[in-house]
Amino acid sequence: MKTPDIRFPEGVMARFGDTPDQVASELAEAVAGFLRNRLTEAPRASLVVSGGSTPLPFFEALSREVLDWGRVDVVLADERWVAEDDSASNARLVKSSLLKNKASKARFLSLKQEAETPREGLESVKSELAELPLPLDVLVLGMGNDGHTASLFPDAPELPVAMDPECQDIVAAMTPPSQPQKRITLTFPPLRDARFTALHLRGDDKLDTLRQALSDPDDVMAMPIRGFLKPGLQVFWSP
Ligand SMILES: O=C(O)[C@H](O)[C@@H](O)[C@H](O)[C@H](O)COP(=O)(O)O
Repeated sequence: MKTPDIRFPEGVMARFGDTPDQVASELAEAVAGFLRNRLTEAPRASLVVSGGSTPLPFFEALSREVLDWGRVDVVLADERWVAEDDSASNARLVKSSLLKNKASKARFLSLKQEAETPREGLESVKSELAELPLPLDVLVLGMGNDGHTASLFPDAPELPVAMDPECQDIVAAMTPPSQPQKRITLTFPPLRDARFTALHLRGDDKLDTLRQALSDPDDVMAMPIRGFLKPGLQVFWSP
């Protein structure tokens, strides 16, 4: 495959694969390797993943990796505020495609709570995440073509608070008009500080969006993904 024409900042590593399955397997191996290593140093490890359509083959491949999953906490980077039986639920996606096979032993910490809205549910989500050690260990982000990542949407009125590098809250309720559901998201600081961060993308449209993000890296509010395009990031892309 011809390597895509895109220039990343110093320290950002890119892996371009021929097929989604090849990239998904490479990402699963990299994530599993980091988790195994982390578990030699700490009693537990955290794995933060994103929803959407891109991660599916990655989740399937990761679910088959051999590691001490009983000591891994799986958390979503964001969630749509819908019941778990709703097809839009990221928890439903993760439970059906990742938390099975070897990974069935992992502990899942849910961002979706009983409250009617994410704002009303924030305190119970914070309680659910209270025992999650920071910094996060592994973070796998996706990206929308508006430059959002997790549920850090450019059109969300709450974005200035959630993207604030000094934000004191680990989670935020988001109400982006562009989205059919209210959202809850991890905020910028815990996502920024993850020990291992991968950006998992598929399709030429996502490369074009990334080029646009790279063209004006400081305007984070216009394209929140810009806050993550820094040394240490590993980009995994396939056509
Ligand atoms: O809940 C979500 O939808 C995700 O967390 C979101 O940030 C996703 O990663 C991007 O929207 C890309 O989604 P696709 O992989 O479907 O393009």
